[in-house]
Amino acid sequence: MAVPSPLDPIDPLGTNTSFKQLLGTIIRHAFTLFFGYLTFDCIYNLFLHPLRSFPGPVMARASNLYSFFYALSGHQEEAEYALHILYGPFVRARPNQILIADPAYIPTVYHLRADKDSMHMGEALGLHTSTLAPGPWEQHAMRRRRIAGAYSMTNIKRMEPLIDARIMEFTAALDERFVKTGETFDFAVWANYYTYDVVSTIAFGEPFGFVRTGTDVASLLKQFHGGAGYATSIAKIPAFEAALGMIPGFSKLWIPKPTDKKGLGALMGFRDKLLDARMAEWKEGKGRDRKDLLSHFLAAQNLDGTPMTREEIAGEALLIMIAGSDTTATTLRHLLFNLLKKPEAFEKLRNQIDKAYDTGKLSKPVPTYAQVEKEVPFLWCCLQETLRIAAPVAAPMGRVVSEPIAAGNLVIPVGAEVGMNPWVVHRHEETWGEDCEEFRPERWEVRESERREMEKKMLTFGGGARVCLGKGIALMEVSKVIVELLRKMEWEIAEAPKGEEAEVRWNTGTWQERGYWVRAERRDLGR
Ligand code: HEM
Repeated sequence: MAVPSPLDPIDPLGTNTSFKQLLGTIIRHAFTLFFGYLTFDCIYNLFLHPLRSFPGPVMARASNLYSFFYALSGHQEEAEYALHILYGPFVRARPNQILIADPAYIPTVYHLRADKDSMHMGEALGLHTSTLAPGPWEQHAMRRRRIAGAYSMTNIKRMEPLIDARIMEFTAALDERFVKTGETFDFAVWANYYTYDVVSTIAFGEPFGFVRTGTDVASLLKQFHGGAGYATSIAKIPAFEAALGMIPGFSKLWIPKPTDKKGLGALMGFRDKLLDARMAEWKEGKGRDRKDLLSHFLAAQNLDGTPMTREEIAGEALLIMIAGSDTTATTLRHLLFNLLKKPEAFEKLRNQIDKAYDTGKLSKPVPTYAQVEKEVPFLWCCLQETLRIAAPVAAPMGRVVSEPIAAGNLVIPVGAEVGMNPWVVHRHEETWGEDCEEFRPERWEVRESERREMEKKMLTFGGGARVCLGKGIALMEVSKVIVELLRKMEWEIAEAPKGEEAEVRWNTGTWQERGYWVRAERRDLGR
């Protein structure tokens, strides 16, 4: 064997190295680098990181993969609740994130100048040009300012007839398909049909058509739900998401786009068709008297008087569909089921509704929201209690710490990320009492000043500068429809048909649910 001379040219791979060997060597080096980096990162996170003294599972303190896997499990809320039970009110659930369970911290975490954390959910959900996108608070304030008017109470009232039309269509469809036939049905599915049709009506002026056809039009729900779990889980490992984004052309494969046939992209494609038609109409000076949110976005202006770009309008429109559909459907189905499981509360609510109709205080065919608020006060209590124990957003909304936060005998430093999961916060026993898991609407039947204090402990609609813009719309569409459902029909929980499951829930940040089987019978429709 020839002995290599020190004068030989340096050739670490060997001059006769085949392409296969070369590739093998590159992969080996890449793996060594990758695992070297991971090892260093874990060691840093465990022993040198500014949050190293906070309690939490070793895996969670070492790597973002821990939270990625529990998000992927579909029960992030239970995982985080369990972490708080094991480790107390401040838990290190990711290397750079502390979760907080105590509602007293809501104003500290969600203050007006808090930046959103590093989770890039915006892009994975196609929302990076919308108000919901992560980023500095100044950018968010600018985006929110130009669209806030669309969500004002004055405008919501103008949109009320649009919602009434959907309520009438929904109750008529249930009557025709199930009440008349005596068939049981999955209320989870129909609650989705109703709320998706409502959001597309208030966004674009027309429903998707789920209720009218009684089907998942163009498999939109299936496609959207299929993509959502992946998007929220991958957002837990921002470095991985960013690394994927750096591979040329790779992001095109996984970031949803309107040309996709599946996933969130399919929903975007649907949005684009409606949006393009409306933009063309707008350019011709037509359709300016429409009452939907899109006409507000088309007319909205930045501070310098420039209009919103098409991309920005598209982002806001998609945000309405994503933020305002499953959340409201969850509220509606849990409100009905909570009432059906608590007959005293159901009766009390129904008596209030009947009395208000009998005395002509609720108008027909659909009462106004103002009437419902005034004449059926117990509904508000039932709704609040539902939003408390079945928070439709059951994942922490992360923020970056800009002022040190005292956390027991430790301090969460500037630059760390903090978050509070509404599902957990609403089960904080010291705040809500030993019966915090129980649906007890009477807890809200207290003096106005006490109610206001209780509301401050709720995180259902988020907090601070990024509090939900659609809260008024959500409360209106759920309150009015439940009044109609209870006025017109008798309800009971039905057994799941053979081969079907009951009450299946899957948390992707918002809930995907099925198997809420019910039977409905016609009541005295003359009422
Ligand atoms: C019960 C139903 C709903 C719940 C529980 C809910 C919850 C939330 C939460 C927790 C946030 C804050 C997210 C964050 O901090 O990043 C939010 C933001 C938002 N929601 Fe809702 N939402 C509901 C219904 C709606 C509806 C019906 C719409 C529109 C029609 C809507 C539009 C929005 C918008 C535009 C934002 C972004 C606000 C901002 O970042 O400034 N939501 N929602």
